[in-house]
Order: sequence, then structure tokens, then C-alpha cells
Amino acid sequence: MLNIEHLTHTYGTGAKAHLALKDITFAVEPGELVSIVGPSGCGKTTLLRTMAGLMRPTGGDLTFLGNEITSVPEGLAMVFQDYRGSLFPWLSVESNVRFPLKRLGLSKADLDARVSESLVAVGLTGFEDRFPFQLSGGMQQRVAIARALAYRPKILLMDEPFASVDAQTREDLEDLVLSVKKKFNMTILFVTHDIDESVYLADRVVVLSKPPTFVVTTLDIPLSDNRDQIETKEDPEFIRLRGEVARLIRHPKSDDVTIPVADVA
Ligand SMILES: Nc1ncnc2c1ncn2[C@@H]1O[C@H](COP(=O)(O)OP(=O)(O)OP(=O)(O)O)[C@@H](O)[C@H]1O
Repeated sequence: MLNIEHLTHTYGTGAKAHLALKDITFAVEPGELVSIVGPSGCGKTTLLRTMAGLMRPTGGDLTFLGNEITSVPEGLAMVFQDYRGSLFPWLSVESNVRFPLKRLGLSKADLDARVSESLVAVGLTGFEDRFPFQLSGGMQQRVAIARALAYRPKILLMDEPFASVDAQTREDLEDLVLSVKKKFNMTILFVTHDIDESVYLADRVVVLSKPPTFVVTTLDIPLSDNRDQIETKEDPEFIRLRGEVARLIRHPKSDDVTIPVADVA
């Protein structure tokens, strides 16, 4: 569905050039949840923005459903980290979810059905008439997820969506992502710097190095589909996998890509 091949990105030019992404290759298959995990500043947001067509990379190939990504592709929705900036504060919850659907030319009955189905999926029935300032951070992020779901994207990109909420809310929202993935058979690319989160949610984890950034490895996550915040995280396989990801971020194997010795320490 999404193919990224030898993507590179350099910010600036000349003496001020900064190689943010050195060599990124991976693919996302339909119905998968792939998480991308890496240290702060490794270029996760840069990568997601190029995939969303919000900026052009300086090198490499990016395709979505076989087409080169040159602008925001149809069939792609994104949920950002900063829920405060992503909802329209003057619109109610229902109108926020309805807003991006206007351009799809659906009948009123279809629009109503999509909005209400999405609000049910994120557990916000009864809050339709509230405004964002009347909701907690976690609830605002649920509205952002409902808005993305109502659009019925082929792929949902999520950029550290739960980084600004408390730990308990974060766990609830992680389980919400797993439930909507199942319910809508959604393909999701989830960016996080949280190792536990990357393993808990994913079918596969793409591990990024420190900058200049490359894909250290892609790990399959062979955990049961029915994940549980307590039982899964106590599972010895989960503990092994989170340890493996942590080790790979700290000590990437340098056989594939030459990186400065100082960066491997
Ligand atoms: N517009 C820009 N101009 C120049 N450098 C930039 C720009 N945007 C990002 N960078 C640099 O590129 C690198 C990657 O930034 P990016 O925000 O993509 O990383 P990140 O992994 O998402 O970071 P974090 O985990 O802290 O959110 C950083 O060194 C950052 O300073």
C-alpha cells in the first residue's frame, strides 16, 4: 500500500545542510499496523510529513497505492500529536468530525451515518454538541481520531498522537486504536518514541537509528491479536521484544550502513 525506498532528506544547503534522513526503506501492507520508533530528533515527523505529501523529500521514492506521492494523496488521513491545534475550536464535536467530509459529496443520510458511527467507535456518543475546550485532552484526541475514521481513509498516519496525554488515558487510547483497526480493518502507520507503545500496538516495528537516520531493522511482532495492557505487557515475548527494540535503538548494527563510531557508542 505504501512503499518507501531509499528516502533521504536534507534540510538547508551548503554549510547549513543537515542530513536528517539518510536511508529509509520499508513498506506497509494493507491491514497492517506498522509502528515507527526512534530516538527524539531522528526525523520521525519529517518522514511522516513526506509520506503525507506535506513536503517533498530530497531523495528516494515514495508511492501510495502504486502512485508517486507528490501532494496529499486521496485516501490518507493523519492524526497529529497536538490535538489543541488540530481541532476547530469554534466547531462542536460533531461539526469537527463532519467538516472534512463535505467535499466527498455524500448524501445527508450517509454523512450522518458516518459521523455517528465514528463517534460511537471512539466512545463519544452524548458529547456531539460539546466544544473542544469543554473536553479533556484525551477526549479531544478521540475527536481527532473520529474525524479521521469518518473520512474512511485507506491508511491512517498517526504522529506521536498520545504524547501529550496522561499515562492512563494513553493506554485507553492505545486500546482504542487497536479496536478501530479491527473494526474498520484499517491500515495504520503509527509514529512514536515510546518503545512499549511501538511493540504493544504493532504487527511490525520499524526501528530508526539516531541521526543521520537509517532503518536499523524491521521486527515482526508475533504477539496475539487480542492485546491487553496488563497481560500482554507481562508476556515474556513482549518483554523480549521491547528489550530487543531498546537495544537496537541504542546499539544499531553497523554492518548495513556506515555510521560514525561516536554515534554507535
Ligand atoms: N524545517 C526544518 N529546518 C531545519 N531542520 C529541521 C526542520 N525540521 C526538522 N529539522 C531537523 O531535522 C531533524 C529531525 O526532526 P524531526 O522533527 O523530524 O524529528 P523527530 O524524530 O520527529 O523529533 P521528536 O521525536 O523530538 O519529535 C532534527 O534535527 C530537526 O532539528
